[in-house]
Amino acid sequence: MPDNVRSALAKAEAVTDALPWLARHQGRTVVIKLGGHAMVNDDLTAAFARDIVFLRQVGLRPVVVHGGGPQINAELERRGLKREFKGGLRVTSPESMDVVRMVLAGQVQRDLVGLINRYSPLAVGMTGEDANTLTAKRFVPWIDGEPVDVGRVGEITGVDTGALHSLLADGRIPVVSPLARSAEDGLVYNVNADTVAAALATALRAETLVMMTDVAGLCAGWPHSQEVIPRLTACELEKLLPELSDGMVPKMTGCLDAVRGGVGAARVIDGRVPHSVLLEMFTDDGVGTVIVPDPDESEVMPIA
Ligand SMILES: Nc1ncnc2c1ncn2[C@@H]1O[C@H](COP(=O)(O)OP(=O)(O)O)[C@@H](O)[C@H]1O
Ligand SMILES: CC(=O)N[C@@H](CCC(=O)OP(=O)(O)O)C(=O)O
Repeated sequence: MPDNVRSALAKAEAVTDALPWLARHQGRTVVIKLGGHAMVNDDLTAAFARDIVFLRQVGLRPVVVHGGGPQINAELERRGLKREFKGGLRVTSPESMDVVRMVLAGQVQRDLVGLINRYSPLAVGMTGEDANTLTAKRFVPWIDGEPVDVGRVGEITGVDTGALHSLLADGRIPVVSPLARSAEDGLVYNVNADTVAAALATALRAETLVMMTDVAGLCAGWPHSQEVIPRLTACELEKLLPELSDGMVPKMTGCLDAVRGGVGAARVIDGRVPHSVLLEMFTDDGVGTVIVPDPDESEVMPIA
């Protein structure tokens, strides 16, 4: 068989194989978090933008939450400002908050909206501040049994999905920056993007939360081992949480909160693999780690 025919057949097969998945996901909301590390390669980010348009065009309702940790680090460095993380969260001074807001809302979000709109003019950028989509208060995490001051880092206190629902009903793709204003002190807070994605997925009753990052999934025995854990129930993840470090803390806490809050599944996938989001949604060969709700006890209880 000539190569061009073989290649055309493979494409036709891929499309028909996706049919049951397309039917299953019709009209469903999926919240996709694109980590800043997964955005450092322009070709990959462009492929992501195309995939998101594809999801929308085949009938899903994608909502994108973006990160920007490395991009914020670069700008802080350019300005000679310190960068520090505690428990996976950026210690955010009022000075660095200005940089965080400028980079997230003025740079990373704008670039992503522009890329998606190159394929189809559907993306609308917003931050959690818009229409009070997210409200927050100062977050004081407990690390090693002690409260730790991480500055202007926010904990989400409320989600108003009105603006997101309007955009989704209009066929748009919301692209959300992880910032939120406090109703108490009126200040804008830096919220971890994983936390925002989980809160939006829960409030929107999403079918799936997808966290795209720069590792193949949640690994057992990190950093010595890179062995990906393919599947965890919420209970299993809860037991693992105290052993996790760095960026995996907010990511996996978000996954746990989302599935406990009614989201069908949370997936951590490798954003460095082109089209990984399509592989995850439309094939059996999903790679990475999936977190599923605990089995309903009534389903596993023996009948008396
Ligand atoms: N158990 C683990 N499995 C995989 N990665 C881990 C683990 N613990 C910590 N990490 C670190 O978490 C990082 C991903 O989190 P983060 O840097 O916040 O990425 P993102 O920008 O995608 O949110 C990985 O690059 C890795 O260095
Ligand atoms: C409080 C906190 O840590 N906020 C993050 C917000 C951006 C983010 O979460 O970006 P990634 O997804 O690329 O890590 C930060 O300042 O880096």
